[in-house]
Parts: sequence; C-alpha cells; structure tokens
Amino acid sequence: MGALFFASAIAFLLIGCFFTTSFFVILVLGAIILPVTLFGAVLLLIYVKESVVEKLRPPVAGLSLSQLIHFKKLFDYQTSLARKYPTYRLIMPSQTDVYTVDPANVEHILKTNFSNYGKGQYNYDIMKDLFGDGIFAVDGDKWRHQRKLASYEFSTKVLRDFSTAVFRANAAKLVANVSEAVAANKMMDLQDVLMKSTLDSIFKVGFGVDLNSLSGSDEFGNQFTKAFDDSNVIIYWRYVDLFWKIKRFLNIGLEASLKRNIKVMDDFVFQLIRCKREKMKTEKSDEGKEDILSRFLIESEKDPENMTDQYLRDIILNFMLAGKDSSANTLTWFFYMLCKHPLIQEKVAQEVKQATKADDNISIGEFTERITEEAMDKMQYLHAALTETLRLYPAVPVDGKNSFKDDILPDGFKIKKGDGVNYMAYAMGRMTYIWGDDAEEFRPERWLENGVFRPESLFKFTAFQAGPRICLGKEFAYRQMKILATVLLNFFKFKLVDERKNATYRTMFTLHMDQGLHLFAFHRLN
Ligand code: HEM
Repeated sequence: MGALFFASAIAFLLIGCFFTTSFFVILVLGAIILPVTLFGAVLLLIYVKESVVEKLRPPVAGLSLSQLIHFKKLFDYQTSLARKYPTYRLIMPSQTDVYTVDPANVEHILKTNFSNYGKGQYNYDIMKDLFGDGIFAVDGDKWRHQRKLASYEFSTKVLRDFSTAVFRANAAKLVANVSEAVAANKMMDLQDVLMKSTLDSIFKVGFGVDLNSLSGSDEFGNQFTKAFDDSNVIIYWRYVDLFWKIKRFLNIGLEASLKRNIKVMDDFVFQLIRCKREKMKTEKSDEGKEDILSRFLIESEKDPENMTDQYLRDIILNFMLAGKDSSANTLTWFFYMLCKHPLIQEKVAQEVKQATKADDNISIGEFTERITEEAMDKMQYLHAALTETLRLYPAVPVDGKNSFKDDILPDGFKIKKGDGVNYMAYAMGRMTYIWGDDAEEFRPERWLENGVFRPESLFKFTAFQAGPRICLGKEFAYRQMKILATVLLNFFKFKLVDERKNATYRTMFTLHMDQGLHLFAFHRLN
C-alpha cells in the first residue's frame, strides 16, 4: 500500500513535469496541470516525511481519500488493512488518522489514558449544529455533568419499569404487524418494521409521546423523524466534505437543508418542553412523568440557570441519536444470522419457550407478562446470540477520538497532538488473533461456559465502547432487544426470501443493512 502510494505520487509529479515543458500546453491546460503537479509534489513530500522521517509512527496504509474510493465497503476495506497492520495511518495534508484493532491500544485510549482522547474541537465543530452541547459532542465538565445525571436516571426503578412496559406494549404491536404479513402470505422487510417499532419505543421513553410510526399515523412525529434522519446523514457527510463550513456560511446545498431540518426538530422539541413544563406546574402526581424528558425537567428545577430549555433539547436529541437505530440495526443482523443458521434459530426459540413456560395457545398479552427479569435471566443462549451478533455486526462499526497531546500507544507507535485515533469494532470482530481461527463464524457458543454467559474483555468486544464513556444504554438496549426477539421467536419462524444472497451494509455512522431484510414469517407451531 505504501509503495502504491509512493508510485502514485511520483506518477503525478512526472505527468506534471512532462506537460510543463510545453508553454502552449501550460496556457491551455495550466489550470489543470499545475494543481496536479503541486498535488503530486505535496503527496511526495508528505509520504517522505511521514514514512521515512517519522520512524516511530504507525505505518502509512494510504491517503484518507482511499476511504472515499472504498466507501461502499468501507468497513471491509478497513478490515483488510487491519489484517496487514493492526495499527495504521491514513494521511491528508490537513489531518492524520490512526486506526487500530489492538485491544491493548483500545484499553489505553478508552481507559488508561482516557483524559488524552476525547471528541475534541474537530468533532464538536461538526456535531454542534445538530447535537449542541449534548453528551455525544462534548468532553470535560459538560460531559461529566450529563453523564452523572443520565447514569443516575438510567439506574432508577421508575425508568426501568416504564421502559419495560413500553417495550412490552410495542412488542405486542409488532406481533400484530407480522401476523398481518403472515395472513396475507406477504414477504416483509423486517428491518423497516423493527426500526419503526424501536423508534416508537424511544419516542415514548424519551418524550412520553406515542408516535405510532408502526401504523404510520402521526404526521407531525413523522416529520420530526425524517428531519432527524436527514440531518444525521448530512452531519456524517461533513466528515468528507472539505467545504462544509463555506456552504454553511453561504447557506447553500446540503447545509441549507440541514438548517431547515434543525428548525423542524427544534420547533417540535421546544414545544414539547413548554407543554411539559406547563403540565408539571399544574399536576402534582408523578403519573405521566416517567419519560426521560420529564425526569430531566424535574432535575432542571433544582438548577434552572444551567439546565435551560436549550440544554434539555440537546440532551434529548442525543438520546434519540443513541437509542433510535442501534437496537433495531442489531436485531436486524440478529434475525439475518438466525435465518442463515436455522438450527440456532430453533435453539433460541426452544430456550424462549422453556424460560417463559409458554404453550402454543398463549395470547400475546399473556406472553409479554411472562417476559420477566427472571425469565430473561434464564435466556443465556439468547444473550450469547445477541452478543455474537454485535461482535460481528457492531452497531457503531468505527469510533473516533481526537488526541489532545503527543502520546505513545502500548504497541510503541507515536500519536501526535491533533491526530484522529479510531478503534474499529467491525474489523476487531474479524481478527483471528483476537477471536481464533473461527473469528468470522457466527457461533454463540463461544460466549458460553457450562451453558452460562461468560463476558469477554470490553477492550476486545468493543461494541458498547468501554471505560468511563461506555454506552449508558447497554442494559436498556439488551432488555429491549430481548423482549422483541423473545416475542417474535415465540410466535414466528423466519426464512429469507433469497437464501443465497448475502446481506451487506450501507456505510454510515451506524451499521444499517443495505436494502433491508426481506423475509417470510410463518406461525410457529411446535
Ligand atoms: C445495541 C445497542 C447499542 C449499542 C451497540 C451502543 C453502542 C454505543 C457506543 C459504541 C457508544 C460510544 C459512542 C461514542 O463514542 O460517542 C455509545 C454511547 C452511548 N450510548 Fe449506546 N449503544 C446502544 C444503545 C443505546 C441506547 C438504547 C441508549 C439510550 C437510550 C444508549 C445511550 C448511550 C449514551 C447516552 C452514550 C454516550 C455515553 C458517553 O459519551 O458518556 N445507547 N453507545
């Protein structure tokens, strides 16, 4: 890769020199040739400086631009580079990005030297318009304050009981939806259905609002969701668009749409905050105040100066980002894996039946009542299968930090202040030196010891991140995924429409299945 990079730099330079011998050509094509020549010279200089002079730096695997060329299969491209170099660099004149799959490095970045690796100004600038000062965008005191508040809220019984009730209710609606497809003998896109179902749940748990996107009935909520999804795509695009700040200044192109979308969301969220504040003043009981927004509103009464409406808006949009797609994406890959491995599908279904003691005639209402904490604790194989899914298809395939100071990683490579430092959960799941020769196989058994789930080091299994910034919704997500998986597998069997086709992802912040998950569902009769 280094040689290829060197050769292309020389080629650019030679092409430039050849053409610059002709004055006429310079006049006609000067505007093209000169930049090409300069670009080649810059590449050559960077290559010599970065690969020859800077000996202790991670090996240069190419230009950051190479990721644009491989954008469609980006995470597999990164995996192939990581097989050669467990830590490598991609360079650009303005920014160096380091990528690693080495668990020792991951532990160093996420825990041992946590204070040196944060979102940094670079990520903050990109995210600020949409996520403001929310937990995903900030470091330092702002992050600590929200982390403390949110950790407390997530550990309360109120939120736990409320979210479980919401997951159960939405699971029942999901069963009704799938039953319709079965009755009509229709193929379905399970990813689409799961996305709607988890969206309804996060809306209810986040705002206390029934969105009913599964039945498509809330126009205003749908507008919010569309604006949120479109904004996310545009924010992600900023990472590869060198001119986004100019476009934002001129309010043109995607930046103009982003501004419009943000207004739609702000109108929605600020109105909701106002309504809830009013309701709180008049209603004394705690009923209807179990959602995350209400919980934070109650907190804000203790600290009104800092916890302004703007701050609450940021908190809520960040929770939407965290909870909206991650669980649905994971469940999509989970059902895809179960279809590819029918024996594993049967094994999970049998475990569900045993843990809930359900017979064939049980109603959905009765069944959801049986998905208790105790029953879920018995589903060790389901837990292993979901975790195995996340190992191979982590909802956040690559996670990036910024280095605040020069540093040295445990593998001996030097990091410079300002470097982007990324660990690649998707590539890590495929490394044989981490998981053994069967790393690419879907094998839930690898997580079990005598039938009991045995966790792995979180610096090897990085799907939820690790260290002080470990995902706050991990338990929440497992609970939601287990409830949905349990009801679906108790009532249905699933079969891919096209068994020979291999699914792939759409490259974006989360691991979304490209084109959806098309399958047939059948009533499960034992
Ligand atoms: C399968 C589901 C999920 C996966 C795989 C997952 C994974 C992750 C990852 C990789 C991060 C680190 C992102 C970063 O560097 O900024 C993260 C952070 C976070 N997650 Fe999750 N997540 C899931 C579901 C959820 C849910 C459902 C919620 C809440 C409703 C949630 C709340 C959060 C929060 C608040 C953070 C920020 C933590 C901080 O910066 O201190 N997550 N999650």
